[in-house]
Amino acid sequence: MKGQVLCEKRTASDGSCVAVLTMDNKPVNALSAGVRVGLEKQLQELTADSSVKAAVLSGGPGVFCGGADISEFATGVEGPSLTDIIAAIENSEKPVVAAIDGVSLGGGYEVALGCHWRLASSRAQAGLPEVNLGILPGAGGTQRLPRLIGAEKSVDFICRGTPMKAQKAVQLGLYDQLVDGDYSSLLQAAVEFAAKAAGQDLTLRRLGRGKAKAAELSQKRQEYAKSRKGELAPQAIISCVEAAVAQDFQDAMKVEFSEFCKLMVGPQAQALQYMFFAQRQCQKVPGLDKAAAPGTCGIVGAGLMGSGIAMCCAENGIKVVLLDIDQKNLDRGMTAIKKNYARSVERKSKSQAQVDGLLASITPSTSYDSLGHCDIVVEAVFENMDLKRKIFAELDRVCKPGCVLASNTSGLNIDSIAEATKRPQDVVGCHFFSPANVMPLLENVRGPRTAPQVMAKAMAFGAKLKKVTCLVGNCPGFIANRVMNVSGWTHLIQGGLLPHQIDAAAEAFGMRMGPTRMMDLVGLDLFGRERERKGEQDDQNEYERFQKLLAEEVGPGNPHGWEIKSDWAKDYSKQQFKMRVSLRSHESGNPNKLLRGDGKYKGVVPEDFLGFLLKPELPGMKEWKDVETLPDGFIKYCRVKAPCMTPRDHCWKYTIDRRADGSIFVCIRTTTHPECPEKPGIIRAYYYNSCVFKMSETEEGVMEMTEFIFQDLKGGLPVSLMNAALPKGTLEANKAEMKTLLAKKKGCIARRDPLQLYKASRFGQKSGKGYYSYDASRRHSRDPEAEALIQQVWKNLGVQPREMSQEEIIDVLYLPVVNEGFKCLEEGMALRASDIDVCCVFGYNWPRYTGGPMKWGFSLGLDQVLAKVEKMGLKPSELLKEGAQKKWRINSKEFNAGVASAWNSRWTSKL
Ligand SMILES: C/C=C/C(=O)SCCNC(=O)CCNC(=O)[C@H](O)C(C)(C)COP(=O)(O)OP(=O)(O)OC[C@H]1O[C@@H](n2cnc3c(N)ncnc32)[C@H](O)[C@@H]1OP(=O)(O)O
Repeated sequence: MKGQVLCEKRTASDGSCVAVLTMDNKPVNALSAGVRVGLEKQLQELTADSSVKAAVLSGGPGVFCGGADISEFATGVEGPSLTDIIAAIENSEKPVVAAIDGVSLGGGYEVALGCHWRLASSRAQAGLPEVNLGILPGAGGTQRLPRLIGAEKSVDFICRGTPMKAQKAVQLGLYDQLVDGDYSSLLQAAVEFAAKAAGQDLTLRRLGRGKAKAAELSQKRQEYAKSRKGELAPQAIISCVEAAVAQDFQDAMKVEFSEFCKLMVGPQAQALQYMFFAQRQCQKVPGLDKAAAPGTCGIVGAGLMGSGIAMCCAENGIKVVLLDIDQKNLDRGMTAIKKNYARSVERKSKSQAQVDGLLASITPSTSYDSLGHCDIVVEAVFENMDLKRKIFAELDRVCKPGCVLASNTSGLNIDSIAEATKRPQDVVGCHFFSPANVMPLLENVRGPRTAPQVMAKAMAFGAKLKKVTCLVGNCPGFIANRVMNVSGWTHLIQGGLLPHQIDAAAEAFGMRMGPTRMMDLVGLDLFGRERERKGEQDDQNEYERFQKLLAEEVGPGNPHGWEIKSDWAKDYSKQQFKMRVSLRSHESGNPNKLLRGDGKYKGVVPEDFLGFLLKPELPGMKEWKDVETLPDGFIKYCRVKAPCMTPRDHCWKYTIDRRADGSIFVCIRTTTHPECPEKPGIIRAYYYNSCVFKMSETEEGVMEMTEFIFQDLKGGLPVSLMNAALPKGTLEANKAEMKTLLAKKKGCIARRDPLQLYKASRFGQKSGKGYYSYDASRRHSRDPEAEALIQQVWKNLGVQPREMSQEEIIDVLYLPVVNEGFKCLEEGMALRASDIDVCCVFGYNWPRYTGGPMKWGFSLGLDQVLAKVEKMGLKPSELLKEGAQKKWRINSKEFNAGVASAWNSRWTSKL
């Protein structure tokens, strides 16, 4: 049995004997069975031993008691009940004085409420945080407190669940007296106090009697229904406090017991208790040694992020050098910090002296050389790889050996950044969430070459900053952004739902803000500009990639090489394009000799092409194999027999990349089987085509082909596109059906709706209008103009407005997130399912009482999740499939072993 209670007899100055009972259960003296048994036994001895006049109850130096043992909740609580023990303390004829040094929380503070007096050191804290675990103070806390400080104040104290420091706690009446000095002074004072109290009538010191003073709490119900939306515990707490006002202690205790039991077995309590341990576990990384936290941090970039990180460091005792090579930016950053702190002084959350100290610990600088003594440097400039690489090259030059070089990128490849230095092992990602001084999450990103001791230092950095720190792998978006980005809100908006319908469902689910309100807050201009920028960058990358491919395969060194020249013309008014491909052989010795006639293609765009990609049942195509679809139902990969211009079997492979600007690139590789069944031995050419289409959407919502790169390599004919393969008229016949199909699917690809709003200068809250319009106090309301823009998109897509149930909307929004979480696990990008939950809860305000997306997914049942994910046309994660088949639970050994092994195979081998 964990824990015990020690007893030591002390003699007070008046000569009387006082028993000092000390709860002993490291690290927080949780009230495990051993402690409860010990308390019960010591109380019996106290009654029996006539030489002892009084008792002091303590938890030793530094911590009084962290409350009931939460780990017992899942396995079932055995041994004497806490309620009975507290009653025994309260009913003792000999005075019991609590001597509180450090925290007295939950059951720990309830024990103190059972004592006749509560003495506290200045380090003490009182709290009833059970609400954060989805339960209530069920050992008489909801009853004794209202009888001590009144019903209204009790509701606030218990429903907020925030611990209160000693001085304030004394003012509120939570503690009777503050004792200056350390633990031994406190203990000495408590012993003297108890000795003096011996023999007094204790009736009035017993809180477990009578009723609490009358109070009206209906207002409080509304208040907490709003501030702790969706949570069951606050309302149950108010019911208990109402009972404290209306009923005698014993009857009201029955109400408390009943409410406690209802909450305890419910899903919210289970999820919140899971979260309690998940939050602590994510900071532990097997195989990493403990490291000292940095004492000095350099920050490169004095923008919003950089100044936020600087404040966060300063407030946690880390000295800062804030660097920006642009003096104006630096001044702006320092001004922002000063303004922020001035507001803290106004709000009295910090004193002027504290603020002066914090500002003194931040040194502004414009010179890289000032970073030479830093233990860690966090680069926090905007997301531009070239710029980041330049900065890291500079850091490599100026930073001392062993300095951790961290990038606050929110998604760029840490490895590419590390390559800019001669010490890639020292490079790590420290992904803060904005605003960095407020948001509790830090994702520490491990690059493929980051050394374990550097990771350990980054983890210690997070702990020192009091961030919930999670180690994650190096993949686009890392964990929180990666999984949340696949949420299907754009699918909904382009599928006939208005923003307020989507947000209402998300907020009822527990999200603090629905996705479109969130977009308005973040700023649609950021999103739009990024799209434009990324679109250009992607074009360039794609162009270079295919130029390279061409050069490798078609270049003069290649004996089968063809030089390809293609040009094309488009006439969108007729929805037609023409293409001409010329192949010139280097083999012939005359590069200008046209080896084959120009291939010509005249096709209808885009429905026929996209229709093919959408619709495996298209006539003429047969034996679809290995079909892999994109989330929106487009084919990502397939093999298909196509009765093309020759009777050969063609094996067509498609790779479709969806790009940030909303366009898609389609790469087709066609091989003709050498073992052609129809004409064995005659045509043995093995040819290979690759076509790259850049599809984008016109203003009118029509997909248009804006670029076409054609390759016909290693012989063979210019490929004929699919409509050449179809019986005449087939496409026409299919067009209507395809249009409907496209209307359904196309919006998913284009994701253009935010762009529409951006183009209409609706940037979100900052411009007073986005998906909603905003008043001067930033309150949102539906906006006919925004809705008209969205309705125009529906019209273009042929979509009708629709109604969906809350459950259906939530499925589309968040089941993709669960699926992506499983993908992170199978790729070894997250160490545990619960780490993903922690990232979403602390990085995205995912409702804590669902336990995060993974816990939520498991609670729905993985078979259900899988079925719905497949129905949505998403490619399910292999791990999810396995889990659904084997009926894993979140704590299944096999599941956790699989996840650990995926992590180890990715990381251990590279240590
Ligand atoms: C009817 C009555 C119901 C109740 O009483 S429910 C319980 C109510 N109490 C609470 O909710 C308090 C929860 N605990 C805390 O808030 C914090 O903890 C403390 C403020 C007490 C200490 O904080 P810090 O010093 O930062 O340490 P740490 O990392 O949070 O905890 C150290 C280790 O102690 C375990 N732990 C803490 N409280 C409890 C508890 N109440 N029951 C069981 N374990 C507990 C943690 O998990 C962790 O363990 P590891 O080192 O293995 O990660």
